Amino acid sequence: MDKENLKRQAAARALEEVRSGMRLGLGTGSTAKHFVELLGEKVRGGLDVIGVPTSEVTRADAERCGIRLTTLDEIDHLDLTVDGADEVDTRLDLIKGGGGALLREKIVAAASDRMIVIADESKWVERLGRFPLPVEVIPFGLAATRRAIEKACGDVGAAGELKLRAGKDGHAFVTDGGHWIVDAHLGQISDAPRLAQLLSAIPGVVEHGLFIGIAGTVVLAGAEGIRTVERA
Ligand SMILES: O=C(CO)[C@H](O)[C@H](O)COP(=O)(O)O
Repeated sequence: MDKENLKRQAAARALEEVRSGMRLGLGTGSTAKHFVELLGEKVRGGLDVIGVPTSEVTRADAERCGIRLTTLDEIDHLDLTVDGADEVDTRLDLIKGGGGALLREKIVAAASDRMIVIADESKWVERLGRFPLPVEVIPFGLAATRRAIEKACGDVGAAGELKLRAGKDGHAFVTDGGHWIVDAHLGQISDAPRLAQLLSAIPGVVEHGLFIGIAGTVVLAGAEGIRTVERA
């Protein structure tokens, strides 16, 4: 079965957790897009939900699918967020931000009672870090921020190349929040919670793609079927 099919299966399983009246966080990326499309079908069939999108891309997808949208200024919390991930480890910690939406994704997930991650099995890893860790930064003082990121990574024994993410036009990729992204190619991160703390303490860092202790459930679709892993 191809990967898109697996992603859609994971999305369909997460949809089973959605009830009428729920306020939902809507993730970003190709897997989350399957969820938005399937949710749209249910909404057109009468399901009453309202969503907060985690990116402008997802906002456009959700609007096209007829899903009612709101903001975190209008409601105080969300019942459930469903989103993809770039890597998930055995503690259900994540690397996110491959699509550049990590800041809004983390704000929305943190405002939710529950986060379900949907992914194909290739995202499941023993240890985070093979996928380059996205770090969203303020353009001002970039060189100083890079040095601080380098030091933080080194302090947890996870040194590697830092690359400013480029957009399709060859210039720096700009996030929905108007920031840039530095991708840290670390190979492996032995202490992700500690690295998350160190990165959060750097003034030029807006947010990073380590989601520690946030996901409650992971739905993984693979050739053998679907498995659901709950946080211990
Ligand atoms: O964090 C993300 C976007 O910022 C995505 O959830 C992550 O990149 C996974 O995307 P995909 O489902 O396309 O593999």
